[in-house]
Amino acid sequence: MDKQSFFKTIHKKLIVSCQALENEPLHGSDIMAKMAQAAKEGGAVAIRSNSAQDVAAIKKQTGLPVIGLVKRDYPDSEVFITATLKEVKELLEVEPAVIALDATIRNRPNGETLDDLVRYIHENSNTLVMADIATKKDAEYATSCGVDMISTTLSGYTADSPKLEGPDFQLVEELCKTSRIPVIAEGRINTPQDAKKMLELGAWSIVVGSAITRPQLITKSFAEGIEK
Ligand SMILES: CC(=O)N[C@H](C=O)[C@@H](O)[C@H](O)[C@H](O)COP(=O)(O)O
Repeated sequence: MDKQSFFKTIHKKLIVSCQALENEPLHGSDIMAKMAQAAKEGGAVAIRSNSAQDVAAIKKQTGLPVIGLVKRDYPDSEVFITATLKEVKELLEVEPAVIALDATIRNRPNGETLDDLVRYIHENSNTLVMADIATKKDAEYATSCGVDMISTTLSGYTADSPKLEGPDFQLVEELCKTSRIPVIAEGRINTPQDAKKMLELGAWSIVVGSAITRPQLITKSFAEGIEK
């Protein structure tokens, strides 16, 4: 899918993140493919997913554009979302529409740089790059490295971003006023009202994960809600 078509497809629409890591009850590519199918039937226009295997299974099942990433921990860095060229190459094998990668100003493992990873993806594929950021400074840095879009995925998960219970509306609002590339709102969007508000603030599109695809967390919110 070319860049223009991708941005047209997702504009003001819902992207659903279908991820279950090894320690989560729904782990497995067949389960994630079914979860993605359910998201598609509910109106998702694209899927965000973890690992080359899940990306391939979800593409095959749904035919939707997939934003792929690989979460992997490295001992010498806090960066864990598509941290190095190794993860980029794994993803390119299954040709996702987009690769999402950590685009914070933090140091990557092995001394690798965002600049190099973005260039590698653009020079070797038609895959677009989604920059997962936490702050305005990250967004500026990512944009200067040539990413195609910014997502607020990491706000609340780095030392220099606020630990909010809900979504970071303020960051999205600020970025939408200044960014010259599309801003995707992501992270703790837990209700349709949150999602709508993000679009009103100027987000190009929104990504919702846990509130739709992590039943253990949805159940917890009910279980705790009735105790209050
Ligand atoms: C911080 C981090 O690792 N975020 C991950 C990024 O891919 C996913 O675990 C989230 O589910 C995704 O960003 C969607 O956010 P939420 O599940 O809050 O709607």
